[in-house]
Amino acid sequence: MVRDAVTVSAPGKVLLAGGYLVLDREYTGLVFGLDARIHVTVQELETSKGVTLNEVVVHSPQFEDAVWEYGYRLTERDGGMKVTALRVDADLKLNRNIFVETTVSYALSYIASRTNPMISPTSITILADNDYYSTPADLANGSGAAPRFHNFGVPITKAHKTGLGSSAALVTALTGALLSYYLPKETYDITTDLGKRQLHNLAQAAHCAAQGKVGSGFDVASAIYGSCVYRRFSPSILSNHGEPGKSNFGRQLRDIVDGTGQTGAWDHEIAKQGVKVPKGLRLVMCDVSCGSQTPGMVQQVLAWRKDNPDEANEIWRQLHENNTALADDMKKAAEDEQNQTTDRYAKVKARFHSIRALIRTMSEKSGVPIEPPEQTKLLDTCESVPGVIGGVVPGAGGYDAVSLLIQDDAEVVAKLQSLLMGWKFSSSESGQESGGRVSMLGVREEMEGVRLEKTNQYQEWLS
Ligand SMILES: Nc1ncnc2c1ncn2[C@@H]1O[C@H](COP(=O)(O)OP(=O)(O)O)[C@@H](O)[C@H]1O
Ligand SMILES: C[C@@](O)(CCOP(=O)(O)OP(=O)(O)O)CC(=O)O
Repeated sequence: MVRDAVTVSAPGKVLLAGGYLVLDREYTGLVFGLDARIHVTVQELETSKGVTLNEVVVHSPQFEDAVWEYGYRLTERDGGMKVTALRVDADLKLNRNIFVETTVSYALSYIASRTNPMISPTSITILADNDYYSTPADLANGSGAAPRFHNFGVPITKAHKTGLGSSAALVTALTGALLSYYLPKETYDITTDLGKRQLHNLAQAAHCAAQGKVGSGFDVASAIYGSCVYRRFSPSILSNHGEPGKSNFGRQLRDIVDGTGQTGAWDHEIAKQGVKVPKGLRLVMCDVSCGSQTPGMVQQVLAWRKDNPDEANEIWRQLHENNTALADDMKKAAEDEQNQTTDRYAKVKARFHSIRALIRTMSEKSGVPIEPPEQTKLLDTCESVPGVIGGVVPGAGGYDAVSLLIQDDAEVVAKLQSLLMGWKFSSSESGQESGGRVSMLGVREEMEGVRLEKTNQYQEWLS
């Protein structure tokens, strides 16, 4: 049976408020989807006449050596679909793509547990919008012909990520595309609430397994639902299952995704109505080319909180109050369209300041550079540009990025760009030999999450 090709895309993310707090179900995170997407097309794999191998071939044509080939087989004792990397010889051993491999295995296991479809061989193409990786200067400043999907000319492990959450968007788009390709619409429909819930649960399971840890999942949630206020799921839902090939994995995964097992129903919360960006404003993301090690920072902050619960909980309480109020104040400003006075955004501005002050306290007390002095200097300077409402170090903070809420005005963007162009971190603060630089990405917030796309627009990049 020849199936129609399917393409699904999912957005990147920025956790504007709620870093660290969102790891705890007591608190929420304010997460924005971004208009940089990862697009995944699944289509029939053309095999030689008369030869049918159980094969999935995955291409990521923007990178060198980015072809991953897998064999798959349904395992005994309901172990789900075991996926094996093919042609991984001695030299190519390092060229595994754990996120792709795990997602293919999880998605095919779930598909096999839902119906008994013939899992025919497929060819999969991954395309990432250019802003996921630092691009050469001529692309970034708009000179030169910028192709829709830039060829980065390096292996994916050498590309400089800009921190928009490529793995979560990839896992979500790949899972959504596989489910939509193999399952009949009566069984799975990505456009419905149920379809999104199933995709969310399956993508969270695959992403955690590939990462080797259960994080808060805000990145996968926003890849599916777009901008929202997110309350995490209980980590126990994903802490006790086996892996593909182990007996009962098929049943366990189906129970997890459908919320029917011992761990029960999922308890994450997505509030989409809680998030609005006032008309005439936009978010911008600035990539700081130093980079921080998020896992190390998370461990240190959590260890400090454990050792100092009273002090930490008071900061958490105040931060949460301000994070929630930031979302409310942005929403109120968005709805107060009559108010064109200059103080329309006064409350939003004040919230950014309170949040930053609390993050700095958190940094000092925990000894973790969440908003380090160099980032304070950068944010303060950005905030002094007329038309900039406020800014923060997003997510886990550190030297990775800054996010700004600004007036959506070409003049404001140009002023910021020229300020950032000359910006240089001193090497002593950033820990880098040459000192880091900052660049403004072309992305902005996006309300919509995962979506089906028309495959013909990607034709020239498909294998
Ligand atoms: N365009 C892509 N093609 C293939 N794999 C990708 C792509 N983008 C991301 N990935 C996978 O996701 C991994 C990056 O994930 P991670 O280090 O968690 O970064 P991020 O913070 O961007 O999610 C890559 O090593 C690769 O396995
Ligand atoms: C600390 C956190 O709450 C937020 C981290 O957000 P980032 O956006 O910094 O994450 P990475 O994309 O992994 O670098 C951890 C979590 O919620 O899982």
